[in-house]
Amino acid sequence: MYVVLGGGIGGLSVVHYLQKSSFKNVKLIEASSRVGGWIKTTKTPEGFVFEQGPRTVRPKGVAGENTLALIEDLGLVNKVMPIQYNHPAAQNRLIYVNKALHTLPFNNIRSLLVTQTPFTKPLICALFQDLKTPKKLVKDESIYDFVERRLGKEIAEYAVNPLICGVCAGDAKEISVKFLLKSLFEAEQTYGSIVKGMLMSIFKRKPSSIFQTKCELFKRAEKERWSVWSLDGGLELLPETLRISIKNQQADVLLSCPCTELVFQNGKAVVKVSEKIFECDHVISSLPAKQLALLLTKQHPELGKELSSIPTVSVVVVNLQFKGRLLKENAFGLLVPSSEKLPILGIVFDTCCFPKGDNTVLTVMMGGRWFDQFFGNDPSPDKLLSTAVQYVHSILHISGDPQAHEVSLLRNCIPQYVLGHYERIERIKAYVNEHNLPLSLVGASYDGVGINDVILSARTAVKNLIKIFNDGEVI
Ligand SMILES: Cc1cc2nc3c(=O)[nH]c(=O)nc-3n(C[C@H](O)[C@H](O)[C@H](O)COP(=O)(O)OP(=O)(O)OC[C@H]3O[C@@H](n4cnc5c(N)ncnc54)[C@H](O)[C@@H]3O)c2cc1C
Ligand SMILES: C=CC1=C(C)c2cc3[nH]c(cc4nc(cc5[nH]c(cc1n2)c(C)c5CCC(=O)O)C(CCC(=O)O)=C4C)c(C)c3C=C
Repeated sequence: MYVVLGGGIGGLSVVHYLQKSSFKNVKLIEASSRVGGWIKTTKTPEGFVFEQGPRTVRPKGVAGENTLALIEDLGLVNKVMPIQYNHPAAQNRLIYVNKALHTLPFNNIRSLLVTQTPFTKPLICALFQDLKTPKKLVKDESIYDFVERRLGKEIAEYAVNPLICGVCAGDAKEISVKFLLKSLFEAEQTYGSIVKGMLMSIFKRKPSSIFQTKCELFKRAEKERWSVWSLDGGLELLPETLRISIKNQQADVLLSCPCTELVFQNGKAVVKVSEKIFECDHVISSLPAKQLALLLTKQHPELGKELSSIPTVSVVVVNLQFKGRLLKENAFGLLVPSSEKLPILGIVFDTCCFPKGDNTVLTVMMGGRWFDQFFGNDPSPDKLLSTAVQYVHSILHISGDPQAHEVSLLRNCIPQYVLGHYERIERIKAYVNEHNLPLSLVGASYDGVGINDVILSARTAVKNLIKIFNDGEVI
């Protein structure tokens, strides 16, 4: 028997891939009363979709193709809502600097040649700086330092700093370039410059599809030039459909059952869940690393210490619906560089991507790496709501109260891949191997925070299990 810990998208995908490769005796253990983890959608009584966690998925690369293949497997193709590259939401990235909104100049070649505020030089100057800057051999560096050194302070401050807020709600001065922008890091280490590395990559063979034949939906995404996609009714449809699918194939799904201890003995794993104890051949954990650490630290303190050292940050998500079409800018949303020292990280313009009649739906995201500084220990929902509404008024000039709102405090929701993350993950994997622990690690804490990364990590873990047990069908 296999036990999968955690019913977020990682754990659900593991069960799906186990079943696909003919492992049928699977138990999924989830602490809360629902599946989906951070993927959570609510609907207002008037039918407005409020995403409390992720809202879009990228169709790019091997990981993007893998997720689209899963969507096909689950029969969700008709629910996919793509946003194409030429849509304003894909073209326009706004940042809020010096009390004004600015469009980031990365959407066409012409924009490289002109000076656009808040930048004081055309972007092309940054590319020349990169070509002139000598290569520096480093093991790792913060994304901010790397970009400042090679492309200049303005790109680090106005492009990379907000980008990191919009992917991990973190501080670019702490996040590892080797992990989050691996291709740019390797471009310098191998070719001496980002520009040269990018040019070389045009001639390099792209990684081929992991499928024998390309998935149809991926082919459509390429042909129609999708930038991102979502699901009609909200992204929670994905974990919910997975839950139904795995249950139909006889997986034992235990909800409201937090695992409290994990012990390894005689090549087996003993999983404690409330009063019950399950012995199994292998455990696949999709829990956040800190949660897993709590379960095994008594027996494996060294592993527990490494796992609990992966930092996380908390994000406040405030969904708002206003009557009327109130947005002047047509864009995915706006991001706020941390140098602005505001409690908000950014605002997503939901109804710009997916219009909803004569209404405006926005999502304000706040806190992240700066949560404690701005909100302290236990902020009240009223304070969080009024802060969000205040910035919607001052930045977007939308006055009046929202007709509907939802405030969610997502504690420790996003892991931070800080300097040294790569080496820490290597140490964790080595420990598991050297001690022959029947344990696989899946989920956002390790090899990528995006939904695509998490689903691919699930598939990879199952593929590796097939190798270990020399059993099951190849997926
Ligand atoms: C605000 C926000 C916006 C995001 N936006 C995007 C986006 O636009 N696009 C994108 O691709 N990604 C986005 N992400 C990232 C993505 O949503 C997550 O990385 C992904 O959902 C993580 O999935 P997971 O299965 O690894 O973990 P989780 O979702 O954390 O699932 C882990 C599960 O384990 C359970 N659990 C914990 N402890 C125990 C225990 N002791 N016993 C049993 N169960 C336990 C939890 O209840 C949870 O259900 C966003 C994330 C956040 C927070
Ligand atoms: C423009 C506004 C955005 C805000 C505000 C924002 C907040 C936010 N995002 C995450 C986590 C992720 N976002 C991801 C993708 C993504 N985010 C935005 C914009 C905002 N995010 C866009 C346009 C996209 C699409 C991808 C892109 O074009 O860059 C992802 C997935 C990344 C991947 O590798 O696929 C994650 C993860 C958090 C935690 C957050 C909170 C402030």
